[in-house]
Amino acid sequence: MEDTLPLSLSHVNKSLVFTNRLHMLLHFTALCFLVYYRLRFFFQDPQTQTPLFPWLLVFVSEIILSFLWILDQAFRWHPISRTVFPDRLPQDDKLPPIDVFICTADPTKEPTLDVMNTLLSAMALDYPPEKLHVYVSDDGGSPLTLNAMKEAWKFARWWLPFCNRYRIECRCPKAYFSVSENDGDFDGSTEFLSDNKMIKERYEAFKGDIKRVKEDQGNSGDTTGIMSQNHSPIIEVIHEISSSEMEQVKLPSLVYVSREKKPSHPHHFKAGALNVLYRISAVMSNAPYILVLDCDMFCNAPASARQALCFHLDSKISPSLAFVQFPQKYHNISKNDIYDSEHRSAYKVLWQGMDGLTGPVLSGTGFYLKRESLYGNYKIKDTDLEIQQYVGTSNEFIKSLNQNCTLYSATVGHTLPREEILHLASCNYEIGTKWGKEVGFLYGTVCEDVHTGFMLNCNGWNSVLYDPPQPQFLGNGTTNLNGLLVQGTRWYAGLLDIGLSRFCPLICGPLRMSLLQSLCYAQLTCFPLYCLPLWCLAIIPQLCLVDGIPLYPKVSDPFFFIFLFIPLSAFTKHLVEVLSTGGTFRKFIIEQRIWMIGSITSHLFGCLDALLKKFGLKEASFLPTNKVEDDEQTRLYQMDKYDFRTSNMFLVPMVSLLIINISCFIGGMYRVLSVGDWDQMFIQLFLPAYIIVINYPIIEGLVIRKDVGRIYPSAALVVTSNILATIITSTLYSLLRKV
Ligand SMILES: O=c1ccn([C@@H]2O[C@H](COP(=O)(O)OP(=O)(O)O[C@H]3O[C@H](CO)[C@@H](O)[C@H](O)[C@H]3O)[C@@H](O)[C@H]2O)c(=O)[nH]1
Ligand SMILES: [Mn+2]
Repeated sequence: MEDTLPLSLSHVNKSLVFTNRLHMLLHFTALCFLVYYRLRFFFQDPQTQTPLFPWLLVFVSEIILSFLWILDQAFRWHPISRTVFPDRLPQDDKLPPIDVFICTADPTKEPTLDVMNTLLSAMALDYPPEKLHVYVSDDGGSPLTLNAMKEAWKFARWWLPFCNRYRIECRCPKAYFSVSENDGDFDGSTEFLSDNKMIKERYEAFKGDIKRVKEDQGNSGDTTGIMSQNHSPIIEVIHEISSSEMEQVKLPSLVYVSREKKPSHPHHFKAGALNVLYRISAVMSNAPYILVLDCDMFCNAPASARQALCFHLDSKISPSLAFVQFPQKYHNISKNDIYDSEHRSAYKVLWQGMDGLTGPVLSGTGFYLKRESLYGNYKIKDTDLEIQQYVGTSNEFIKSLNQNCTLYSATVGHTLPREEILHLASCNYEIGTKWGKEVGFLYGTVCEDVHTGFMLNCNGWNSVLYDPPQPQFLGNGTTNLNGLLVQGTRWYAGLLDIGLSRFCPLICGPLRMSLLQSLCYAQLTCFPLYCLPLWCLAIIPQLCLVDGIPLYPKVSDPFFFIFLFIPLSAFTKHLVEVLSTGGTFRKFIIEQRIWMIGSITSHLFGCLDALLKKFGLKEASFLPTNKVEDDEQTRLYQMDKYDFRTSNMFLVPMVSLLIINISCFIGGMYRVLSVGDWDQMFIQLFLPAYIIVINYPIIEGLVIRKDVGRIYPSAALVVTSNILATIITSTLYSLLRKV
């Protein structure tokens, strides 16, 4: 029976595929006409009025936008969705072990209680506990995390049986207790009510314990910041504390790992942390599958392990399957989500599109990875020396490579020499090996996830996206402007890093994977380049409007239709996608705005960071996002009010460009009214008007709002924005007619 029934099915939405392709055809045809129109300029009578310089800038911007649009179409070529049948999985005793990796880096930005909640939710996955091994990497090297884990372990002894007995769906205690009414089959039964009360009290006590641990730490003068950059490896298996209070409960094993840190030694951020867990877990439990979680992404439902195995154990899919990715979803998203923190497009459109090709990109968290897939091609190494140069000198680790470990793997805590484990977590272990280059998570960019996923694809591995009706993982979305732009700058720097490296998807992609799949990766790594056309189109047509230089066809010109059709077609497609993925018209406007704000700020700074790094002028940095809840920030976000408390570095470009657009619009309107060439200047009038309307909240924040989140018109901001606007306008204005 099990042999005949599939564990999973994939579905193609034929009408979506058809409309997508039809849209591509129409839009592409229009783009060809646009290029023809622009090129015709060069063969025109040299006496024509329009100067070359602005024309060329606008044309180049249009070319870049068209190029990015073409890359974007690969995602829309063949989107699919999937269903799984976990009931058809083998019996529990035949299921493979799973290792869970959780990364945390900084207890001040990543509240310990939240990390423990993630940990507890992972321990409580619906999976045989003896087959689950949870490893926590603490880059903060903080005793607070270690001690909190010991408390979490004690609480888990109550929490896990409670979840199992009452078949609790949400097994993250914090999320469970934050919902006042718990809907379950047992709701109302007196037994459940008393147990629920008991577990709630225990959770409160657990919270108190963590608070106490934190205070103790504070009193003992712990200097986490300095410590975290310089310490020897700390590895501890959290042991069973024998207690007569309750019957022996089977719990997944729990291991604390804080790798060695030296200030002089590059530690490669999250990728480095994951690689240490990779090695430690290989010699301890060596499960064939690994679930990777960020510390802020808890398991919202316990079913993900079995769902993922529906792909990993499917003999048709599994030989080339590297990982099953669940979409990132967030628990703190408001109705209108004014920052597009949920990244709707990525997780509801793009990933589905890649899933229909070779598979979604690795997204950092919420994925079940096949351990073997990140070992590179160690199998073709013949001699011991070759293997040692590949994966390092640990004999135990090398043994683990060959161990055909699918069932009853070694249990944590077996008699492994401690030296060996510490060696695997030391700074020197990777020196002279292929870790980070061919083995494990790859180094060289702060977007280790995209890079690693891309190389897996290059090496012939596939991936699968599974987006179940009930979100299996929920993270902490960045719901403030500063966080969003800082995170964006990091991502775009990391993505462009990959684009500028020898792994550029456009060059090494098509040789090693399908063309469409490499276009998808190219789109991701070229995404930061949006800053170029957006900066240009926010300035040049506007200045030309004031100066009376036409850059677009007249309303009466047949080509006007092309320039009308292209934005209309792009906006309509975007709007339809927003509406069909559960969004509203308002969400569409918000996404347009965030795209503009992001492009002129974080994309730009990301590109600059990547370039500076390329020329060795700057080192990569990975500032973890702040996960501490800020009530004021949350209040503003929930009220759909932007929180503009961010650095001037981000505010100045936004404000300067708005100043340029508003003044050019007014000046241009005045000129058009007096000269009467409105049909010639129609598009150039429309553009600043659109930019102003979409970005109205910035104007509101600057001149109307009085609350804390407004743009505080400090002298520095006002002066710098005006100076920047003046420099841009005067320099470009003088160049407009010269060339
Ligand atoms: O030196 C470091 C830095 C970060 N982290 C951990 O990495 C995770 C992700 O960091 P976060 O600050 O939450 O960054 P985000 O921008 O939210 O992360 C997204 O982007 C990252 C790539 O930039 C991916 O690694 C993540 O999975 C993805 O969720 C967290 O658990 C951190 O504790 C480390 O372990 N060591
Ligand atoms: Mn995060």
